[in-house]
Amino acid sequence: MNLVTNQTTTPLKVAVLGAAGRMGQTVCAAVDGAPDLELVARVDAGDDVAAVVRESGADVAIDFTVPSVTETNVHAALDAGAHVVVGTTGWDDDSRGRVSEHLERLAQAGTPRGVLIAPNFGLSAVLAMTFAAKAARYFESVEVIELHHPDKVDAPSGTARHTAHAIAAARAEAGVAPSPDATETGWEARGADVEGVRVHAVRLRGLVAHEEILFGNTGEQLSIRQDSFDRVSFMPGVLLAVREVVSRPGLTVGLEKVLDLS
Ligand SMILES: NC(=O)C1=CN([C@@H]2O[C@H](COP(=O)(O)OP(=O)(O)OC[C@H]3O[C@@H](n4cnc5c(N)ncnc54)[C@H](OP(=O)(O)O)[C@@H]3O)[C@@H](O)[C@H]2O)C=CC1
Ligand SMILES: O=C(O)C1=N[C@H](C(=O)O)C[C@H](O)C1
Repeated sequence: MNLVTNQTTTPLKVAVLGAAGRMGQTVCAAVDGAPDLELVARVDAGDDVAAVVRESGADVAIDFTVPSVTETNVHAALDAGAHVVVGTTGWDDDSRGRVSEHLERLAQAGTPRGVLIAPNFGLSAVLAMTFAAKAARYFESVEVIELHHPDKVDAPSGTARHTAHAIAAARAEAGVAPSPDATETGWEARGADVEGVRVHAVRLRGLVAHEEILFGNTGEQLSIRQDSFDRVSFMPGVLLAVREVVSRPGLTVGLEKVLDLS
């Protein structure tokens, strides 16, 4: 029998850190437009993150700030009782490890919380990374090109690092040799070395966020390309992460985990 009830769910309360930024403004609008979410705080540079998050009663804090402050913000939001969704770049094994330890302490204290860090919330980017990881073992050569707006402060992009990491792991597991490269001079023109994968960063007015992964064998090539033309492309992933993180204690890295792609 199909039982229909009048039960209504309480909206999740959300605080946005970096609210005045390019992503922050788009995220605030997306949260505002979601019937199951309530925007309770906009946090900007100079604000006391822990105090604002605590006083707002936020269930989830979303961080789109800058690499130099994002880890501090996550610890502050956790101390204020919130789960956290992070889109900001700049994370490494050490900073992720410290967040995992913080989450472990909260779990042991009986107040488990979740943190979900994703270098890219765009579906096209998540799928491109997934397909690239699958293809990685079958090609002799691989290079990554990321292309972004010129106001971006970090290079290579977090997405490109995540992509290169997944490709490198897949190639290592399959025992694939390093990409052939006879370069003797002019190494500065060959891009960054991310775990053995060459990554090239383009900065161009008019771009938003784009990535191309190039694979080569003798006589054939595979190009995987994704384009975010507008920051609204990240919003379904951000909202999905907000709804998921409250029931995912501990640290989750990558939206592919939530989408069951990995
Ligand atoms: N995961 C994903 O899908 C995506 C990730 N990103 C990443 O998100 C981050 C933000 O990008 P974007 O919005 O373009 O950058 P912006 O520079 O436009 O926004 C960052 C905002 O954070 C503010 N800020 C700085 N310090 C603090 C602080 N301590 N507390 C709160 N706010 C602070 C800045 O304020 P002020 O300017 O006054 O310093 C600014 O308003 C980047 O790391 C980017 O790579 C971007 C797009 C998608
Ligand atoms: O700064 C940006 O714009 C973006 N940053 C993220 C990254 O560094 O990968 C995600 C997306 O590429 C947009």
